[in-house]
Order: sequence, then C-alpha cells, then structure tokens
Amino acid sequence: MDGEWKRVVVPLLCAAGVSVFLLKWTEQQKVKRKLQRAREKREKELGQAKKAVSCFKIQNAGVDLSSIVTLPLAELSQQIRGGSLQPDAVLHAYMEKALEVNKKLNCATAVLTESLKQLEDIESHKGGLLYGIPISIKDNVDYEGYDSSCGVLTKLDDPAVKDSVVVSVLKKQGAIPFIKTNIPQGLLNYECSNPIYGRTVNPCNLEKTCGGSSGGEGALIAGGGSILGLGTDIGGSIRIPAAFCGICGLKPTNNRISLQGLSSCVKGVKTAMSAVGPLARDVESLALCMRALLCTDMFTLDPTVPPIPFNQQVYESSEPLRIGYYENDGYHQPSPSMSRALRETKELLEKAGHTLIPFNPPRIFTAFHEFVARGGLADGAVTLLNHFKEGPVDPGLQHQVSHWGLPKFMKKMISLLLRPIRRTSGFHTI
Ligand SMILES: CCCCCC/C=C\CCCCCCCC(=O)NCCO
Repeated sequence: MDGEWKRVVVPLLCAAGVSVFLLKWTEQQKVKRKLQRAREKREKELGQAKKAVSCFKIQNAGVDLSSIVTLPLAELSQQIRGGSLQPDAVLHAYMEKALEVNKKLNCATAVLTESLKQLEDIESHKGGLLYGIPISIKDNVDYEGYDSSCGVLTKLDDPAVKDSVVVSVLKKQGAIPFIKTNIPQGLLNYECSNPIYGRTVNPCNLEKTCGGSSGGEGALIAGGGSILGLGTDIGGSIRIPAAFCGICGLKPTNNRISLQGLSSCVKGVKTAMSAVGPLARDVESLALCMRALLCTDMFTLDPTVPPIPFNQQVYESSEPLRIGYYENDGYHQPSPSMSRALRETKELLEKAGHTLIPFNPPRIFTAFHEFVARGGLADGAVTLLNHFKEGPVDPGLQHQVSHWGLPKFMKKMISLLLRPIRRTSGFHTI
C-alpha cells in the first residue's frame, strides 16, 4: 500500500511543480515580449524620425536647421507667422535636436510621426496662437493612436482612441505635438525611471536625476530638444523637474486646463487631483501656452472647465503686487540652497516694488496624509496595485508598492503601533 501511494503522489507532485514552473516561465516570457515590443516600437519611431530629417535636409540643403532651435518661442512664432521660417523646417529642426538630446538623456517614450502628416494642412491654422510650433507632451497625455503608458505594462498595447482635449486645442491653435516624454512608473515619483523605457537623466549633469514626474519634459526642454511642453502635477510633478533642469514650469489651478484624456494609475481620486500645465525655457512661453489653451475650443470640448480666458490685463500690469510666501511648510524640509534661492527671489521682488507677506500653509500634514495618501489609496491601493501585477516594479517604487500590498490586518497592526508617533510617520495612512 505504502509503495502504491508513493507511485501516485510523487509523479503528481512533480507534474504540479513542472506546471507551476512552466506557468511562471510563460508569464515571464510574455512580459519580456511586451517590454521588447514597446522598446522596438520606440526605436522604430526614432528611426523613422531620423530618416525624415535626413530626407528633409537633402531636399532643403539651404535651410540651416541648427539656428532654428536657438530662437526663443516669441521670436520663432513671429518668424513663422511672417513667412521667413516654414513650419516644416521648424518641425524637422526640432525633431533633429530632440533625437540628439534623447540619445544623451533618454527622455522620449514615442516620436509622434503623425506630426509629419499634420504639416499637410498646417496653413489652415495660420490664425492660431501657436501656428507651426512643435511641442512635446508628457507620456500620460493622450494622443490618438499612441500608448499613454504611465510606465506600467498594463497600459501598453492600448493606444488612445482619440486626442486629449489639450492636444485637440493645441492642434487647433496650430501647435504640432511631435514627441511624448518619459515619466517615473505610475507617475508617482520625483525621479524619472520605469522598467519599459528606463531612466531619464538631467541635461545639466548626467549623473543626476531630471526630477519627476514630468521628468522627460524637463530634460528634453532644458536640453534644447523642445521649445514648449505639457506636464501634469499633483505634488510637484511640473515644478520639480522644471527646477531640477533649470527651466520654467507652471502648475495652474486644478481644472483650469482640461483633464480629459489624461492617463493615470488611480481612478476617481477627488481629494488630490492632477493639473495640466506648461514647461518652457522662459515665463513668456508659459504665458503664451496658457493664452492658447484658455480659449472657447477648450471650454466647448470640456464644459467642466470654467470658461475664464487668460487675463492679459493682469499679466501685463505693472501694478505692485502683494505676494504670499513661505520658506518652510513645517513638513517637507527645503535644502539650504532652496531656502537661499527663495530669499534671493524675495529680495529681488521687493526691490522691484512688490510686497512680500510670509504665511504658514495650514494643515500640511492633513493635506498630504488624508487627501493625497488616504484619498489616493481609498480602495486599499487595489486599483494602483493591479497596474503593477503584470510586470516589473521600478526599484524606485518597490518600497512603496511592497507597503501598499501588505495584507489589511498587517497594515492595521502597523498603523496602531505607529499611531503614537503619527506626526513623524505616515505609515498608518498608507
Ligand atoms: C493621487 C494619487 C496618490 C496615490 C497615493 C500614493 C501615496 C503616496 C505617494 C504620494 C506621492 C505623490 C506624488 C505625486 C507626483 C505627481 O505630482 N504626479 C503627477 C501626476 O499627474
């Protein structure tokens, strides 16, 4: 009897072991293939862009593309409008520069080769505020036919069915979105790395991060490969890469600019919402982008956006302003260099005649832990974690993902244990 039992169970156990191994191996192969497909797609687009630039250069030997990318946005726009520069030359000039910058910084997730087709009827947008201006968009901003990957495998091979409202409006204004830029996985980090497209680095120092989550934008624009870009920001995702890369960025009030057609790994969060905003080399360019976006087309395409146009009068006014500022929010510690920069800015503004008023932002602890962490993970992080199940987690996010994935009773226990020191630890909310 003893021997018979073994003869049945041992092969069964072996078969089960082999099946589990095969299943795991098949899953791993599937993940590898998916990653490879995404990377090959990007390589193909980069190759197509390179070819398009070469062809353009052969056919237009007299055009100096390298001088085009040195022009500030206002001047570039003026020259295109005046006819001394052609939109096709400008687009190819930026494509060439973006390819060069991407080689160094790894900041692109896709080249929108569709943009070359947009040139065919670009003349019909001659009245637009951004007529003929090539622009970059962050990976999570939907552009028809392209993935908005957010750096997770679940969102690959799932191209957007239509343009986001911001892309539609900018196209109507004559802008030509030509490249999508890299992000940290899940858009939840101030670094810029994900397992699909890798890490983007800072153009000022290749050893350093470009910041995140709109890190690809920061790097590409600061490197000279784009003149204007769109990012998104909840807790610093436009402002941090802009600061790290030495360019300008604006996080407008939430829903000042339409959020329709933006991809994310969390759904329905109302307590800490993302905002769309521009990044560029100078403030004037940010203002031009806001002016272009805040138009009837946007208010019609997305009726949830308050129809308040850009206030040119306020923007141009030289009236002295009362400006609120704080040096430290009592929660996130600024580095000494940040404090110094803030003080220097304050002094410059005062010298220019403005009044600077210190204030303490109220209840930062509550804002972060209750609104961002608790609100963002209100379903016990189920939605977010589902996006990480299929494939590799970026090392920069592994720590957080492991915490989010702990069984509920363990989270409760740790939360109880940490409650006495709740002001210095946020674990009980996460
Ligand atoms: C609203 C989503 C929050 C998910 C909760 C995660 C909990 C803690 C991590 C907070 C990190 C927030 C980083 C936000 C970065 C950012 O601004 N991303 C922009 C996305 O458009």
